[in-house]
Amino acid sequence: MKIKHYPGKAVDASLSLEGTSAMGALYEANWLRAANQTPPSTGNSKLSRQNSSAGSGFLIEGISALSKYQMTLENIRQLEQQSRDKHIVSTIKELNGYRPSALQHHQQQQMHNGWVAEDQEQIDEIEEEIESAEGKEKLVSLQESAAVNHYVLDPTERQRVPRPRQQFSVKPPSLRRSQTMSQPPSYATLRSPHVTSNKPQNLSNSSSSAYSTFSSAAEDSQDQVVICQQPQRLMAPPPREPPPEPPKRVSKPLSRSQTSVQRYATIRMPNQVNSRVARTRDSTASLRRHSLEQAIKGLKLEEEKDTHPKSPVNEQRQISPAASSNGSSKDLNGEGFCIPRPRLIVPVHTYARRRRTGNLKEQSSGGQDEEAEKDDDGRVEVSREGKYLSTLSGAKVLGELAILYNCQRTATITAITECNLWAIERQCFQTIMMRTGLIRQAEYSDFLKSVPIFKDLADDTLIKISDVLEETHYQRGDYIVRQGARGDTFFIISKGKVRVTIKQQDTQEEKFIRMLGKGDFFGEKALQGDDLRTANIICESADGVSCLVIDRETFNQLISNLDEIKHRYDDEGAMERRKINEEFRDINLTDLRVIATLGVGGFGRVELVQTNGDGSRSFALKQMKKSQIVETRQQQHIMSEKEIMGEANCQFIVKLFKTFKDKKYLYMLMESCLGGELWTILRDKGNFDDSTTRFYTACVVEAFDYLHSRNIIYRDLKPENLLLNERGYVKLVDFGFAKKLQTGRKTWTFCGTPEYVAPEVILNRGHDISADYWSLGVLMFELLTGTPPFTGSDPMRTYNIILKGIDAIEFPRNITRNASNLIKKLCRDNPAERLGYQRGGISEIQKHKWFDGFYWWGLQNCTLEPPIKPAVKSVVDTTNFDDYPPDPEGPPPDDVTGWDKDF
Ligand SMILES: Nc1ncnc2c1ncn2[C@@H]1O[C@H](COP(=O)(O)OP(=O)(O)OP(=O)(O)O)[C@@H](O)[C@H]1O
Ligand SMILES: Nc1nc2c(ncn2[C@@H]2O[C@@H]3COP(=O)(O)O[C@H]3[C@H]2O)c(=O)[nH]1
Ligand SMILES: Nc1nc2c(ncn2[C@@H]2O[C@@H]3COP(=O)(O)O[C@H]3[C@H]2O)c(=O)[nH]1
Repeated sequence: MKIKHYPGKAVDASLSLEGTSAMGALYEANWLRAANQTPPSTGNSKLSRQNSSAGSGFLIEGISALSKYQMTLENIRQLEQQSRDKHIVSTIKELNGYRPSALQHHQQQQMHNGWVAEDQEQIDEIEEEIESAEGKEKLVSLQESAAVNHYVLDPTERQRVPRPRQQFSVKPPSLRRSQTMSQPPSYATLRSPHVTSNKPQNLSNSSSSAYSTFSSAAEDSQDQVVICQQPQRLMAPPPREPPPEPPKRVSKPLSRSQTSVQRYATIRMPNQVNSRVARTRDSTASLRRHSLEQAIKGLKLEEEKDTHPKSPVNEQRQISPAASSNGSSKDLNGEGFCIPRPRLIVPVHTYARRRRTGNLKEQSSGGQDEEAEKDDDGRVEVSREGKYLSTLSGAKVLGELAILYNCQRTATITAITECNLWAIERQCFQTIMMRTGLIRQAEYSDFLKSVPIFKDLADDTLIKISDVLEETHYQRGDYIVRQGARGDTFFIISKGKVRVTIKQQDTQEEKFIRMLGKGDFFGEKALQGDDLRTANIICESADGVSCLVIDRETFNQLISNLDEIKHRYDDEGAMERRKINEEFRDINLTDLRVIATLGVGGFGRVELVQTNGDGSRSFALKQMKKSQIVETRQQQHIMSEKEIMGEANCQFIVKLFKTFKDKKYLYMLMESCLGGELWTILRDKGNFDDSTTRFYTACVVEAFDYLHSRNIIYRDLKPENLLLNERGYVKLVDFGFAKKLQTGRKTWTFCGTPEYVAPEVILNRGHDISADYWSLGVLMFELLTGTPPFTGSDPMRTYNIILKGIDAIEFPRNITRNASNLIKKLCRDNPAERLGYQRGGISEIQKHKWFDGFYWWGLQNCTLEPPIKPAVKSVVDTTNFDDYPPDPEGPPPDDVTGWDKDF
């Protein structure tokens, strides 16, 4: 531990290379050794070759190799946030040897507001764009530029950019007017990032531009001679290779005050105007770079060197008397030398100010001591690239970032008054961090093992969790979590009690839900859903509450799949749903008997089945060919369909009870709706009257209300996907394109049925739940007239008609004024103007004049009499369905690749 005295001059927050201190002497020795070392003949072959043929070439490569160790904290954070791929994040973290938790970021953000704010804005911007056209390209180019920068990148990254899927036919074309498709129109294709990313030439273009952008950045970093900011690197063994420059040129390193290798040498005198000194390189720079390169190569942790026996020669080489006298110095053997391990470990932020001043007196010159004492409040200014960030005074810690994250200094610190700083050397700091970290880890792991939800987790998982835990404390009455706020963290209570309350709709009152205590958790819902907290968590204990906090990334990787986490605080609906699914736990595929075919979907048939031994019920079994799902790249959609249908508990949505799989197929066991498709009835009747249409539209409004309140977009509304149950109530089926969105986010996948897609989908502008309101208007029109408003002879013509807008459509006379008014309000070109998407939400649709007098309550309770009662004689009556010939293609090939393991 050293105390340094900065009488109003620039303070580089790193250790200095002053020749006077023990450490400085060691660094000097290192330089000297680096300069005078004769290369062993069996050095690193690659480097020595480059070295001998072109010294500067070696240096450039050396520095560029260095750059991977010298990512700035901002780089790490940006990549972390921009990338939704955990693999990249963890690789970057591993690369830097440190795993900052999200919470730490939050805390740092709060600490260094000004500093992070700019980055955060940029990150937010990029995040928003990430799914957009440019966003995707930006992501790719970022990642590609990162690849040039020696970051380890996920090789699958490029594939993650969505590509257009194959069109798949649904039913015999003669029967269908509209088919579900997921292929963009060809002119939309030209504008679509999906397609761009699919084209090899475009990809290579973008990568080449990314490369050139990066190349210049890489050159920049070579210009930045950063060596003197990371002197700790010099603690490693000296180079085995010859230095690129003749040794005589650097017989002695310049002291810090002499050297011209200063990156941000802002010179400040107390109460004087700054004068900035230009960055220059001196002749020692290249040597230092070389030495640093060697040092990094040789960074075999000092433990290794500890085992080397002391030799008298080594003893002689030790330059610093101070270092040798403290008895903790390392040996300097032929392999290199090490810094002394500090014996005194004092956390930098816990000193008493008086004592510090006292210590300083012993070391600094007498004249300045008095001044130092006078100016009790030493102050430093933090700046970045010449921009003022903040002023620090009092017992503040600075310079920890570069040490923690193994990166370049992230800011320049300038003393603006006379300052006394206590410096702690990297290795010492890291030792402290490591020791406290290990103790902490053991404590946390023990605690986690005692928590019931974690009891079955493997030890290494518990250790991983312990590594990233942060402990936080709250006082009585504190809102630890506030309902409606954005949330990014998961909590486990380690001490005390909290109260859970939920604010009731339309009142300010908070309803008490439950108390949670030690070992309980909370905060999982925002992480599983759309970021928003669903309840308040208030500190209840008089002596406060302590929580262990886990960031989103760790939660997703290690915890989110625990059943207990998923369902501990289920709302009533979800609990009911789970109970229903529970009934089917013991049913196997072999227990099912096929009665008849109900329909044919894109991936196979839907069969009416019964379980052996129970003739009182029937089910619909959707059977999907795995090979075809893979061919059309619908894996993700199928998983999403399973998840959404399996959890939905709404009487206007077909229930999925259980899923099965074998080598060839995936299966979904659903409730059967024997009233047939609404499309079949419409085909037979031609069109519906106003009130019939109102009833079916209202059923869809209810289904959308359920889905949209959970931020789920449906995206495939059409009469074919509306099934009638035996009573005549309509249910939504086929959730192949349904998707859970994050609040305020859009999605860009081109999918739907041509006649029903909204303009923003065609134009690839990004869409959200408002696209469902567009399709609701189309459905109303089709039910009232028998034909959708936007109908062309082929999808391309249909899209053209859609883009001309609803006002270009002639409404037949049988559409009432109110109905046409509602259709027009739903089919607005601008998604934000659509009814249902505005402030009042979907209730605006329910309140529209066309629904005047409609008995919504009766619909919700299923007491309202449906307009058409289908004839269903028994649970196996399939007369309301068309006949389907056997599948001419025969069974598909096996697929045992395992992509469907979670199905
Ligand atoms: N639960 C059910 N009860 C009765 N019939 C059903 C049920 N589920 C599906 N069907 C019938 O099977 C047809 C195809 O089902 P579904 O639409 O789910 O398959 P898909 O492969 O997703 O079809 P698409 O290619 O149209 O998206 C439906 O249109 C309907 O006629
Ligand atoms: N980057 C940055 N660093 C700051 C800020 N305020 C204080 N610092 C400190 O400045 C130090 C400069 O060196 P480090 O990057 O090691 O660690 C940095 C922080 O400890 C700020 O707003 N931004
Ligand atoms: N919504 C809800 N949350 C609860 C309940 N009981 C405890 N909680 C917790 O309260 C937390 C509030 O924040 P989250 O929504 O992230 O996660 C929530 C749950 O972990 C409950 O009955 N309902």
